[in-house]
Amino acid sequence: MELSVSLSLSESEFHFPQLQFLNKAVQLASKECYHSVKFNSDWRWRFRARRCSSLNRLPPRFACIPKSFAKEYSLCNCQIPHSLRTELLGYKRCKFVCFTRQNFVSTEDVVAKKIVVQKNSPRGVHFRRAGPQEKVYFESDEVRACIVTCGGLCPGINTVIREIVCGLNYMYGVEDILGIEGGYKGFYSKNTTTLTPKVVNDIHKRGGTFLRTSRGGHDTKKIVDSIQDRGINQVYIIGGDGTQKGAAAIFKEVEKRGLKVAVAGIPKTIDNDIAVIDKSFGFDTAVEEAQRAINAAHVEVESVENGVGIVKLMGRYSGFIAMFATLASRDVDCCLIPESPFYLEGQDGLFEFIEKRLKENGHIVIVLAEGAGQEHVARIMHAVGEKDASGNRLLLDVGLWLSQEIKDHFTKERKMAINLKYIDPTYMIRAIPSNASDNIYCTLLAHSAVHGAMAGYTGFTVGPVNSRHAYIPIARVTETQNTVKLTDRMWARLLASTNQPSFLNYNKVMQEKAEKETTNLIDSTRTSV
Ligand SMILES: Nc1ncnc2c1ncn2[C@@H]1O[C@H](COP(=O)(O)OP(=O)(O)OP(=O)(O)O)[C@@H](O)[C@H]1O
Ligand SMILES: O=P(O)(O)OC[C@H]1O[C@](O)(CO)[C@@H](O)[C@@H]1O
Ligand SMILES: [Mg+2]
Repeated sequence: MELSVSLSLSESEFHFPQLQFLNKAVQLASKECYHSVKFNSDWRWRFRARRCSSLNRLPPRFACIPKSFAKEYSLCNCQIPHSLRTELLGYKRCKFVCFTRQNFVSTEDVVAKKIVVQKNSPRGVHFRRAGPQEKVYFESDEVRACIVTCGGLCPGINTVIREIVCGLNYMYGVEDILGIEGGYKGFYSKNTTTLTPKVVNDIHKRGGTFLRTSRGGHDTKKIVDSIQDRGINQVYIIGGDGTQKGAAAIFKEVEKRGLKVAVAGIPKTIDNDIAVIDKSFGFDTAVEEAQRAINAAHVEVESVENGVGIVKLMGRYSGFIAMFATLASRDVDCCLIPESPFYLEGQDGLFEFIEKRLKENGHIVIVLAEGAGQEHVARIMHAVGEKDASGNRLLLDVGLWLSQEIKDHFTKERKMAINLKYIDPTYMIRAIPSNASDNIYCTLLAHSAVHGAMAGYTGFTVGPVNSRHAYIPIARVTETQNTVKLTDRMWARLLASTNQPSFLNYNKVMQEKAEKETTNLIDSTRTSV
């Protein structure tokens, strides 16, 4: 006869002497004449006692199941976050950790999501602070880690890869690290590559991703099968919003199968559109590199008569690169982003502004985020809304469209000769290695991820929240997307810096335009009849 003991201790119960509970179970078993005691499979981590010799007599059929314990919590209800750490390897016993006791973050440390609060407002959401912890979950020789990079390129990916590999090896003595090639689909369609500090030593000097990347091909079951088959227990996933959604799905499946696998996301996107975190890596580099294109445009247009320079920058749904590049440059007269719809004709329209600047200065530079004005381009191109392999909407070239519209307007309607230069440096900005500040930032992200996984956290994304690195539940960063808020002070600063129109009459102007077009259409139909 077997006694089934289901352990469902809460975090606070961990503080009770664990053996007491075990003893009780064994006593009960003998009293009730059970032959053996069967514990549920995750007893080991629940008891944080994997190394406890007195437990050795228990049946060795267990699976350590990490659960999501990177859950955010509000200090208001004072919940202690769930913790998966079982191992009581003190920092002294972990000879690879190069930190002193003072460097460790306390498990009680939290980072506030919101730091500007009113006197009586609630304390809000807090995240666990990232960093090295005194107690680790994994032992060096039991770790089999893997790294994958997905989505578009971004400066700094190679630095993150390098620092995960070196961080795991130098700080924790982990030697078994695999590279998954070609994004998510690489899990099930390609062989892995072995990553060592030597192999990745120089990769941060190159743009792109050493592991290569792809869009589409996320098959959760196949990916987790591959994780399971290969015996991987730490998965580092570098990618943007889509990738993080994929990571959340992997984490869910890993949890469902009860695998002892830590899933760590490192947010990557040049667009800086990932929610919660202060900014994404590579963004600084992109803004800096954009200055070169803007400068080139400025030099070109100020050297000719009526020079109009258009620089297109990346930013599918959010205009952060365009906004920050404009604010940094001072040579930009007008910045157009997806969040702020613009119009060309009429009062306070773009044409009027261009003409004014040409009269005042003899030239104008316009910075355009690729996602801006898509509705205008779609209208004339009768676009069918094509998508890429990941399901992202494929953008129409707003830069070419705008260039043509400006040329037509000034030469045909205003009879004004203009000299237009269109510069599209989008991929050049994305394909370069990261600058000094991004390199440091990438290192911190990689180290935070390594510390988190080694400490036994899972289902988290790392990133700075109000300048402090934190472990954020993946779902938190995927539920919304970061966009430029037109009501934020940064956009107001930009308007103050460029003195461009704010296009606040957009709706009214577009409605009038539509009405006019309908009337013209009716008139032309009548005439032709
Ligand atoms: N909702 C989702 N669920 C699971 N996987 C997803 C989801 N969305 C995207 N993915 C997968 O994530 C990977 C990357 O997605 P995507 O191409 O959208 O790039 P991204 O990570 O958003 O990066 P970026 O937009 O910065 O280039 C792809 O392999 C895609 O299949
Ligand atoms: O041409 P690709 O590689 O699909 O990437 C283009 C997209 O990727 C991004 O850079 C995001 O990574 C967007 O700004 C851009 O629209
Ligand atoms: Mg994306």
